[in-house]
Amino acid sequence: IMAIGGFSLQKGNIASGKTTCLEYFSKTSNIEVLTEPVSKWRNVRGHNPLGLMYQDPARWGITLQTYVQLTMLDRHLSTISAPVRMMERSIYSAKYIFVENLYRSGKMPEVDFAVLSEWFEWITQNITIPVDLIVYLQTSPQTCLERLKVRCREEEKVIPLEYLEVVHQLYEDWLIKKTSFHIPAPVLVISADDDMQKMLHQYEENREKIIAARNV
Ligand SMILES: Nc1ncnc2c1ncn2[C@@H]1O[C@H](COP(=O)(O)OP(=O)(O)O)[C@@H](O)[C@H]1O
Ligand SMILES: Nc1ccn([C@H]2C[C@H](O)[C@@H](COP(=O)(O)O)O2)c(=O)n1
Repeated sequence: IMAIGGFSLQKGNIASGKTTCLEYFSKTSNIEVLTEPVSKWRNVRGHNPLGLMYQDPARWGITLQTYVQLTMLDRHLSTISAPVRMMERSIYSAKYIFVENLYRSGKMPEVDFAVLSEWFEWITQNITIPVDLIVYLQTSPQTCLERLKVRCREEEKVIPLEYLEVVHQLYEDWLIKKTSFHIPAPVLVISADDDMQKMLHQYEENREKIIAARNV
């Protein structure tokens, strides 16, 4: 998300409710919201790298993640149209969660991981990526699985609970235990297992903190 010249980023497991949260803020305040470019990941010049990655991660993981890195960088650098910006996920979570998971689980060859890491390090060392606050929607993997089923994206039908558990643990190690990677901004944690009505209440309670992200 960005607050009057700053940004805040929305983090959370697959189907944790990030898009729903951002839609709520975009309707209720003068905040620019950037959702993930998932439609591009599902269709680049007629190809579907997201679907290919779920079908054969060892072959297509590098393809999807290279494109994710490009599209996230494009989002980070796009011109700001409001005093506050909120953005779903980031170039950081792409690398620290999804690329890391592919590599650690033995589904990404070492050479693919090395090339992606070189790209990531070059980008983060040479380009300023503004971020003032990370909003972490903390859910149980079980909640994500239920919401994933409701959302029913064709490519994601193959995702088992175990995958969501691993992604959850990577987020927890990074943003809660703070034992894995560099954290680019302070972290605001919002428990997100609750029903919609309770979630809207929590968003309201945290609205000022998000909007004033520069002072966190
Ligand atoms: N608090 C909630 N309670 C129940 N369902 C929810 C809640 N928040 C989101 N959902 C539903 O769960 C699914 C995934 O939410 P979404 O916002 O797309 O997640 P994400 O962007 O994190 O992947 C959607 O069908 C959405 O309507
Ligand atoms: N670096 C990334 C980012 C996202 N994905 C996948 C995970 C989901 O299937 C989809 C985005 O879903 P959402 O944020 O809406 O839950 O894209 C990935 O594989 N790698």
